[in-house]
Amino acid sequence: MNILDRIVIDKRKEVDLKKSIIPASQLETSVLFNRPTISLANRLRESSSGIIAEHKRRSPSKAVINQKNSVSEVAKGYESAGAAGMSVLTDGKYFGGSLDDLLLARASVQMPLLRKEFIIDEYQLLEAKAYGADVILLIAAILTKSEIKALSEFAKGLNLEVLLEVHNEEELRKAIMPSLDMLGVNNRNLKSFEVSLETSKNLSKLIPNDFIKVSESGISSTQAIKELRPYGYQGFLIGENFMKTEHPGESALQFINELAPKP
Ligand SMILES: O=C(O)c1ccccc1NCC(=O)[C@H](O)[C@H](O)COP(=O)(O)O
Repeated sequence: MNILDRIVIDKRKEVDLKKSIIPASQLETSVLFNRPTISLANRLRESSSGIIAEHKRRSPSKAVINQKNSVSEVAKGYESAGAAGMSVLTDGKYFGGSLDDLLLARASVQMPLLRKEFIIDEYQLLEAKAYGADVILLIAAILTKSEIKALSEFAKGLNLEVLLEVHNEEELRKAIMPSLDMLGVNNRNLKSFEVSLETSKNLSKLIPNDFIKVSESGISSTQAIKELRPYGYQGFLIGENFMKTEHPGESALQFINELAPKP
């Protein structure tokens, strides 16, 4: 059993419990439920950096990363650094996040927000909308093809964009469908937790050009981005590299400045 299998077992119990306490109809009464969403895909097309900066307190691979900085401080820092969007981990047990983190980020910034979660049920998409997300993540490793189709179409019906994450060729071949906006390749091996940019490089040629390509995990230098761009990547999801520092927003600013072409 890998880490995703364990997370999904817990997630099913969590979602069932939440559904029994807060009915879906109540989520739809949130003032944020009908807000117009902001397109991350468009921001990535226009962005010179392509950085999607993540709020990440801890993780199964690294234990504690940052328990100090507030979500709103991190979100404001990322926005003023010029990030194209922000990813907010909302899983509590393994990542120390929450839906309140998403809500606080929404209240703090105008940039597109990705709800980074282990989504297995439409109920979590209603939550994403109710708490201010613009984009949701679907992980091919934990969903069947028909689940990816149903969840992505449901998300699109809520005007949420969909980032589909894959780890290998088999997942990619199963997942490609028109209801996705962005395809993310995760560089982290879920068994060993090792990261390798080769995963993004190898899978890039199998991703049709109509999807924005996003490389995820283990990106710790601007050199990595310079290496990935020729493979067609326009989005780069970075968590730990910023969050492990005292001021994640300032680290993101320095990183983005370093990427800018020099006159
Ligand atoms: O980060 C982990 O250890 C992890 C383990 C198991 C499933 C997912 C995991 N991370 C979620 C992510 O996708 C990353 O937080 C995201 O890509 C940013 O990665 P990084 O820049 O390496 O923090």
